[in-house]
Amino acid sequence: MSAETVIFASRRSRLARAQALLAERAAIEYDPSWVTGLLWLTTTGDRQTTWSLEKEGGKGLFTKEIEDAVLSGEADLAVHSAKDLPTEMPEGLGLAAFLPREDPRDILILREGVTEPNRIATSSPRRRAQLQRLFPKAEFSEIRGNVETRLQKIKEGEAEATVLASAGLHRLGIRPPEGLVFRRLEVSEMIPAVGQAAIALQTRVEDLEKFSVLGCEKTKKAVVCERAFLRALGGGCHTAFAGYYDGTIFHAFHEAHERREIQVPTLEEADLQDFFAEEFVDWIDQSDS
Ligand SMILES: NCc1[nH]cc(CCC(=O)O)c1CC(=O)O
Repeated sequence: MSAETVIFASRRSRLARAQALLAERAAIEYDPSWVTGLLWLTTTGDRQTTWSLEKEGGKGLFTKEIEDAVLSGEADLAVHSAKDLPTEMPEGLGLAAFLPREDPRDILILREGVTEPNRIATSSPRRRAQLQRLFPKAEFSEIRGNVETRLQKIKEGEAEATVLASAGLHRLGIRPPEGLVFRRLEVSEMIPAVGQAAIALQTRVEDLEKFSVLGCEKTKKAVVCERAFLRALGGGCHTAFAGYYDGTIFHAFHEAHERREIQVPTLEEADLQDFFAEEFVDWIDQSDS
């Protein structure tokens, strides 16, 4: 590890998690003094809290500023939520490692007393499409803002429920506030987003090897597999896609085709995309039309 490493993240909570995990490893394998700078900066996606991600959102909304800092040499290592990372990476950057994945499931946040929500606020097409199957009568509205703001909006009755990732709530140390109930959604009810709950460490290609040793292999295999699926299907954040590899079974969801569970025979990065393209050829054909 080089003597001077500057780390950037878009959220303090992610940075804190990365810092803690890296320090744990550093204690065993490295001299922790290698990190000379820990910074966080706000990305366009974090700032434009009133934008509809569906209408105005573009690829890399939560990652671009940080990627630029690494490319320019201002930072050496970027800490991203794997879920926010587009499958296409800017030239010169790569993913060196993933931190151990946290709980990948989503949490349904309900106003106290509500069991079958009829008005659900979520801006995620993936969540909306899957919730529609769980609650056929529900109507949907968009919601933006940071986690606290969203919880407050549900408390105030803007909707009866919303959904947030367990990992994000956990990193922020948020417990159910008074008046709200948290209900964990099992994978059988709500398939997580590609990369959900995993933190990706991104760096310049020439430094990939240097930082690769920091990562969790099991998480890397799962997320590489999920991203190959996303690439094969060509989906962005506007399509209701979900893909989650639990180490044995790949769980997939597509709005036009509902759910599918398959065994993944190979975890070789080079073969995965072909495998998914072949396996899901019907899905691709239909989503093209
Ligand atoms: N930009 C939204 C975003 N990106 C990553 C997470 C969740 C935490 C994670 O998957 O690491 C969230 C919030 C949410 O979906 O509830």
